[in-house]
Order: sequence, then C-alpha cells, then structure tokens
Amino acid sequence: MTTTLPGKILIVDDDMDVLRAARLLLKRHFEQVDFERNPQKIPYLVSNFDYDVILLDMNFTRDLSSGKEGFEWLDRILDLKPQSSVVMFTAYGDVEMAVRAIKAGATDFVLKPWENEKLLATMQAAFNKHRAATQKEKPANNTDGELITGNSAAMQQVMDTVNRVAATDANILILGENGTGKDMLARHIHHLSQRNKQPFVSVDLGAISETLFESELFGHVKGAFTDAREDRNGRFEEANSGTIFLDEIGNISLPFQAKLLTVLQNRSVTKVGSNKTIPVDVRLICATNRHIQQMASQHLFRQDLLYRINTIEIQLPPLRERLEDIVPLAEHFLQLYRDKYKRTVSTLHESLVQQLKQYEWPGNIRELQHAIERAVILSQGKSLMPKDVFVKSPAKEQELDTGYNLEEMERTIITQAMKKVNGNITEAARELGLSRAALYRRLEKYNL
Ligand SMILES: Nc1ncnc2c1ncn2[C@@H]1O[C@H](COP(=O)(O)OP(=O)(O)OP(=O)(O)O)[C@@H](O)[C@H]1O
Repeated sequence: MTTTLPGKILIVDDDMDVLRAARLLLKRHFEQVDFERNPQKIPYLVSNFDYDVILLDMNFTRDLSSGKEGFEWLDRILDLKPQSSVVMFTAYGDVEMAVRAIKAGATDFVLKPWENEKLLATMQAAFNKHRAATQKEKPANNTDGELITGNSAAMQQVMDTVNRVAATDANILILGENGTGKDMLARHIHHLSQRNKQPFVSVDLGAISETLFESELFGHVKGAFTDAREDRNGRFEEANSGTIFLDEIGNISLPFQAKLLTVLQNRSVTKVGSNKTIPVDVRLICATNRHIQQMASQHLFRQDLLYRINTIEIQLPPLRERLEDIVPLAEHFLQLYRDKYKRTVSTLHESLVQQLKQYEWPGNIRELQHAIERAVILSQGKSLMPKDVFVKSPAKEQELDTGYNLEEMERTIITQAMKKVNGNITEAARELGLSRAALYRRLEKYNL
C-alpha cells in the first residue's frame, strides 16, 4: 500500500512521453492525475474541475524557448481561479524565467529532465500550500487539525516534554519518519507558547530550490536581480515575534547551513541585494526525517548549527511503535471524514481493528489518515471492513502468487520492476528487457 494524497493534479504538456512519465510517477502519490496535450483545453478544465496543483509546461510549440506561452496560460489560470497552485515545467534551466514565473503567481518550478524525488517534493509542497490556503476559508469549527495523542507510553513521554518546554523560548528539533506528525506537533507547540497570538510561519526547506533559498528566507530588495521590482520580506521577517518552523532542515546544503547559522547567531537577516541588517525575534522549531546526528558525524550537517537548533530534541515514534494509538487515531479520522463526506459509517469492525494493528504503516499517521478517508468515501455499511481500508492485502503485496495466468504474471512482474527502480521508466525497461515504448504500452494496458 503506498501513501496517496487526496489531491487532483492536472499536467499540461505537448510532449506525450513527458505526460506519460510524469503521470505514472504522480499517480502513485495523488488520488487523481489528469493530463492534457492541448493547452487550449486549459480554460475548460480549470473552470470545471477543482485541481489542487497544475503542472504547466512553459513552452508549447509556437515559440520553443521564450516561455511566453507558459506565462500567458499561467495568467489565464490565475484569472479563472486565483487560488490555483501552478508549478511551471521548463526544459530550459533559466533561473530568471523561473523567478519571473514565481513573481507572476506560479507556486514553484521544476526543470526537465526532472528527478523523480524533486518533482514529487515540489508537487507535494504545492498541494499542501493549496490545501492550507483553501482550508483557511473553511469555518472555524473545522477539526482537521486536532492533535490526537493516544495512550501509548511513547507519546505520553513526548507530550510531557512538550508541556514542559512549549512556554519557554527554547529551540526545538523534532525528529521522526515521514507522516509521524512533526508539522502538527510544531503547530501545537506554538499554540501552547506565549507567542500564540503572533504568526506561525512554516517553511518546507526541502521544497525550496537553491536559487530561491536566500530570497525566500531572508527577502530581497528592489533591483537585487532581474525582475526584483520591489522589496520583499523573507519568511524570517514574516515570523517576527512569532515562531518559524523549518521543516526538512536535514536537506539543506552546507553553504546554506552556514548562512542559516549566521542568521541564528546574529538574530538578524540581511535581504539579498542589501547590506542592512534587520533584527528578527523568532522562536525556532526545526524538523527532519533524516538521521541528523549521523549526518553531523559524517560532516554533511554542521555540528555548530545542530547545537543551535536542538536545545530540546523530540523524537516522534513511528506508528508501528505506538500500537495503542492506532485505534484512537483511526476512530478520530473516521468521525472527521464521516462528517465531512456525510456518510453513515460509524464504527471500525473488529476484524479491521486487528489488521490495523498488524500492518506496518510505513507512511505513518498520514498513511492511516488517507486510508481511512478513502475507506469512508467508499464505505457502504455501518462498519468499516478490512477490504475497505486494505485495497490490497498488505502481506501479499510482495509475493508472486498468481497461478499460471500469463497476463497476471506480466502485470505483477512489471509492478515489481517499477517498484524496484522507484518508477524510473528507462531503468525498469532495461530490467525487463523491453524498449521504453513497449513498457509504456504495457503500463497503459494494465492501468499501472
Ligand atoms: N497526533 C495526530 N493527531 C491527528 N492527526 C495527526 C497527528 N499527527 C499527524 N496527523 C495527521 O497526519 C498527517 C501528517 O502529519 P504531519 O504533516 O504533521 O507529519 P510530518 O511528520 O510533518 O510529515 P513529513 O515528514 O512528511 O512532512 C497530517 O495530515 C496530520 O493532520
């Protein structure tokens, strides 16, 4: 079972190979991924479907490298739906063009040929941003954000620490696998702190390109680079007198670690293109899913920066080590989505409770949340059953147990090969001894 975000994605590109490969990757992480070769269809699609993120090519056929068409379509999309999250897809590593696109309202950009991880991280960040922006419009009684601590000893210990340190200004480093609730805990700490009337600014460092790092965090002044037409505050200034949450801190390069350290030591920022320092008063919370102590001992993460950020270290346990919390969390999500989707399902069936505790939950709480959301949407009875939640039996996923049905065997082998190479079509085709085109045909045939 892979983690699927409940998002709708649209990819618009005139290159069919790009569309297929990007869709194939994103389909495994988002609920719905549509694609379109003809940009003229954009107005119809954007007006009629609520897309969370649109991945938009900058250059269609008319003028191959100026990006002009991409800008025109970006404008059109934002006219139709100003809240849209648009990620620009460009084959030309032109930083100026990317910065211009972001100034024109795009959320981010990705260069072609892309790295799967990078494209995915960018799309997930754009999705989160779009959901955060649109959720602000929901009524205040929305309970999406309620923190469930459960009964496990591991979580009790975490909450003891949180309650003791939240009101102080101590810097906190939250460690834990993906989906364990680091972001949610950071917000909770801010909420318990004396700064809770001030801003909480969350920055996903893993999703910011190196070229935009400084400008995004520290701001820039007019004229600092082409298209910097006005002064812009960075995220540190936005967080002034509140809390700044730096997520994926383990992902930044050594030169940027040095820049960040300077800001933390001096408690001031300098905008790109300026030499004036601006004092900032922020409480710092950082998070990472990486083994940061080990990175420090391998000189991949600066030890002095680590000392700065981990005054208090909180380790969030993975869900498989919080077995007692699985049912309270599942029940919480059941209520949440039952109300949201106006369904009648009200309990977890006993057989499901057993399976929920046996499954490993590699995607942690996020995976559980999405599994319950999908199950509630599809549910028909009063109780959620194992088949509603575990679309495939988790224990059998790895096995090649298909009898002698050739088509089934081919499907299974292709699925395993794709998994092994993380969805890289060229490598999978090589593994399977097929051409890329032959592999594409089979992926389409089996709807993989
Ligand atoms: N204790 C909790 N109670 C209720 N929901 C939770 C809890 N912890 C996490 N969630 C939900 O699980 C999802 C993932 O949580 P969150 O984004 O905080 O995890 P994360 O560790 O920051 O993930 P990543 O490392 O991938 O950024 C969110 O939708 C959040 O609402």
